[in-house]
Amino acid sequence: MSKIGVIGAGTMGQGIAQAFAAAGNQVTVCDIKIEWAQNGINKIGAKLDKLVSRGKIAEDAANSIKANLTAGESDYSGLADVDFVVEAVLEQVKVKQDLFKTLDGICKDSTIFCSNTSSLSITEIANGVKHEVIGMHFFNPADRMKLIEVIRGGATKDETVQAVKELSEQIGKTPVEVNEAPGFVVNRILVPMINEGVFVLQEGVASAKDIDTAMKLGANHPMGPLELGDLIGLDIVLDVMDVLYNETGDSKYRACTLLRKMVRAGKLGRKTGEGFYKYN
Ligand SMILES: NC(=O)c1ccc[n+]([C@@H]2O[C@H](COP(=O)([O-])OP(=O)(O)OC[C@H]3O[C@@H](n4cnc5c(N)ncnc54)[C@H](O)[C@@H]3O)[C@@H](O)[C@H]2O)c1
Repeated sequence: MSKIGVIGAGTMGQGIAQAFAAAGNQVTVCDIKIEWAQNGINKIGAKLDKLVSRGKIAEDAANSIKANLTAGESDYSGLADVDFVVEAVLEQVKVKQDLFKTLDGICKDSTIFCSNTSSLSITEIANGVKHEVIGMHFFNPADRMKLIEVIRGGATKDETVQAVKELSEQIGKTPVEVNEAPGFVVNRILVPMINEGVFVLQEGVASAKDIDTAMKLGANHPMGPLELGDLIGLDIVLDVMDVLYNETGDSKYRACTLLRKMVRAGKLGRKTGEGFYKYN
């Protein structure tokens, strides 16, 4: 079992903390304020209570997951002896770099710093950081999705890759090793497909519902591209397209204008109540 620090108690941080705690690791969760970290832990607890009441998980198991979660002070003083830190804070290079530089002065020398970034360069995040830095890219919902993309930065050592692959397996996930590249593997393939679905809609080829039905029944996808875009968040879909386009300069990654218009109109999908579909 390892001691883990999870920084950022939002959507991803909660799922990541839960995944580590469920596998018996001791997890300290930090955020900008300790109350926010505690709030994230409370949300994990509420989710577990719901699973217990539906008979999906035993009460003992839920209690031991809860017992493995602690809220840490926002000065990260509780992370001095953790083996791994996984950050899931704002998707900005400077924020992640500054965080890791602060942790350089707090964590023991052997601590491995992992970033859950969906699109940023690990090499750039690691620039000026003394500890080993690597990408550990979870998928949403992180407590349930099985894949972890383990991303090497320019200076990542082989033994660091190995340690993070073993950690991924210890929590019941399947790691795939990925070299640094825009969008890594999953987002490089998945997000342009969603963008293409939006082009098909914009060109009037078919209705949103028929595009989704076509891909579900014709390609055996569990969700159609437009409903999946609504679930991920259309702002995130647009961000990934822009990263792919800006990093490569390749026009095949240009974002569909309808996607950009919807984001500008605040129609971001499920989280705002409207995207390609309406939600209550
Ligand atoms: N949402 C997804 O589907 C998804 C999937 C994979 C990876 N990611 C990546 O995970 C990261 C977090 O995404 P999210 O969706 O959980 O975001 P979120 O907005 O739900 O949560 C971010 C959390 O980080 C905290 N935070 C921000 N700056 C901080 C700082 N300097 N120090 C400590 N805490 C700070 C915020 O208070 C918030 O609680 C991003 O890098 C994102 O690209 C997101």
